Parts: sequence; C-alpha cells; structure tokens
Amino acid sequence: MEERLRRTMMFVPGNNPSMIKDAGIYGADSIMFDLEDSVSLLEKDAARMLVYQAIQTVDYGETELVVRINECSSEFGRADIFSMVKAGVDVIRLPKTETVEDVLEVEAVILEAEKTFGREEGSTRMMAAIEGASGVLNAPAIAVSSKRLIGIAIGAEDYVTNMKTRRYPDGQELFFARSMIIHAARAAGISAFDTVYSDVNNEEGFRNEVALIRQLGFDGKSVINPRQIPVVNEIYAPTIKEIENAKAVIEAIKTAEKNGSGVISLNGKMIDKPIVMRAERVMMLAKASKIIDEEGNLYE
Ligand SMILES: CC(=O)SCCNC(=O)CCNC(=O)[C@H](O)C(C)(C)COP(=O)(O)OP(=O)(O)OC[C@H]1O[C@@H](n2cnc3c(N)ncnc32)[C@H](O)[C@@H]1OP(=O)(O)O
Ligand SMILES: O=C([O-])CC(=O)C(=O)O
Ligand SMILES: [Mg+2]
Repeated sequence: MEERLRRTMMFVPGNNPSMIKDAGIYGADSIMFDLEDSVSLLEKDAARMLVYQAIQTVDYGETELVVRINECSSEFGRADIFSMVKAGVDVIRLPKTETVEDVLEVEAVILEAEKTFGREEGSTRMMAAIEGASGVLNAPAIAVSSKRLIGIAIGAEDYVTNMKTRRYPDGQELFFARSMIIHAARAAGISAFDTVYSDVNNEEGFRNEVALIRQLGFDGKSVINPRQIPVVNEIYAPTIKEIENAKAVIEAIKTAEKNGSGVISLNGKMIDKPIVMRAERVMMLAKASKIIDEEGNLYE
C-alpha cells in the first residue's frame, strides 16, 4: 500500500467559521477540526454543527479530514462521534488516550454510527493522541489495539502538565515519551505524529523542534498556524544531495541484482536492502515535495 504523506496536520478550532472555511488553502496534508480543548463548554454543540456543515459542504479537495473529538466518557463524546461519522470524516482523533479500552470504546461507537448512517463498516479511521504518563507507558498496546488506527500522536501540552514540568526549548522533557511513541508506532506499522509548537512567532525555535522530530523518525507534526506549514515541508523535503545519492543507490542495487547479488559498494560505502529502502523513501518524499517528477527528474 502506498504511504500517505502526513507531514502537517493543522488544528482548526471548531468554533471559528472563517478559519474552518479557509483551512484548505494553506496546503496542510491533513486538516484537524477541533471539538475538544480549543472549544469552550458552552460552544461544544455549536462547534459540532459547524464542523459537520463544513465537512458536508466545503470542498477541501484531496486534503485528509480529521476531527479531534471530546473524550468518549464526557457528555459530548458520543454525539461527536455520531455526527462526524454521519458527515463522512476520514479520521477521528481521540484525545488523552490512556488505555487500550479507551480506543475500543470509541471504536464500538464508531461502528454503531457507521451502521446507523449506512457508511461502509471500517471506513472511518482513527488516531490516538497520547497525552499523559499512563498513555505513554501503554503506547505499544494502544498502537496495535485497532485496525482502524492510522497513527498515534504525542500531545505535549497535556503531557508536561501531567508530568509536573513544562516545555523547555531543548525538548529533553519529551525525549522518553517521543521515543516510546515512535517505537510503538513503528512496531505496529502505523504513523507517528509529533505535538504542536505553541510559540507561533518563534520561527527559530520551531525549526529546531521540527529538525529534531525528523531526526527521531516522526512522520510529521501537528501545527496550529498556517505559517508553520512551509517550515515543516521545507525541513522534511530531501536535499538535492540526498536525492542524487538516493538515485545512485537505486542504480547501484539494480546493477548488483543483475549480477545476482544483494550487496554492492558505492563510493566506498556498502549498499544493501535497508539502505535501498531509505533511498526509495527519499524519492517518495522528493516527488511529494514536487522537487522531482514521476520519472525522478529534477523540476526546472
Ligand atoms: C494544546 C492544544 O490543544 S493545541 C490545539 C488547539 N489549538 C488551536 O487549534 C489553535 C489554532 N490556532 C489559532 O487559533 C491561531 O493560529 C493562533 C491563536 C495560535 C494565532 O492567531 P493569529 O496570531 O491571529 O494568527 P495569524 O495572524 O498568523 O493568522 C493569519 C491567518 O491565518 C488564519 N489562521 C490562523 N490559524 C489558523 C488555523 N489554525 N487554522 C486555519 N486558519 C488559521 C487566520 O484566520 C488568518 O487569516 P486571515 O489572514 O484570512 O485573517
Ligand atoms: O496534541 C497536541 O499536540 C495538542 C494537545 O492537545 C496537547 O499538546 O496537549
Ligand atoms: Mg491536549
């Protein structure tokens, strides 16, 4: 199955009509309408209706549509799920996932809603945000708990609050949680998403954080402002040097295979299967970033 590109997932407060209407124009890979913490208790029902209407009527093109629901156990959770399944959302994001049971509870309501509204069973996908110590420790089990899961994410603002710390510029306080989440996701074969960076005017700090999470292996990041999208895309895009190297690796292994071998040397470095797989991923990212065309040639 071809890997879907999810570098940026943009939070859009579910109670803001103009942000909801224009959310598709900024080039986010996924739009995430929020019914949870950016919406006050008094506005929960109105936000749910607004997001429902938008999903039904606004043309967001190919952009993946995600909705962050309120906790299933809250008075809003069930109504959120029913309404979003009826609207035909692509992915439901669970907030504050602590246990496997949290995922199974939402999954059961989604199935009920799919049956009620005649949606194809299993078509509504899920992702689980992990935002506290229990969730981090349970991450490996959460990540394999449902076939509907496309990925898991870390929610660092709630996580550092739970851990009685705060966010620091170097991100040391998140290292264990990020490592658990990326390992759990990779072991389960699903995506891993990093958390929001709240200081929207601090571009240097944001760049450093995106470089770090790319280094750790995350597929992408939740963003809260359109200005953050091009920065993530730029940092995730392979450099020309990386692309040239990837092409050379793929050519070299083809030559090796013709000669009946799975290993060859390129400029003194050994090339074998994992290195070829990395090269293929570089080419996939380069195509998605519109740096090379379908044939692998550089644009311009
Ligand atoms: C811990 C958590 O739970 S985080 C998740 C919940 N939080 C959110 O969803 C917050 C989403 N983000 C926002 O509300 C805003 O970006 C803020 C408050 C952070 C910053 O607001 P501003 O400084 O006004 O943003 P800025 O001036 O850059 O906005 C520029 C344009 O982008 C739009 N925009 C800004 N953020 C978003 C967004 N998240 N989605 C869609 N459009 C947006 C603005 O409406 C504005 O549009 P306009 O030029 O047509 O008027
Ligand atoms: O999931 C996120 O990145 C945003 C969030 O709710 C948190 O950080 O608590
Ligand atoms: Mg949170």
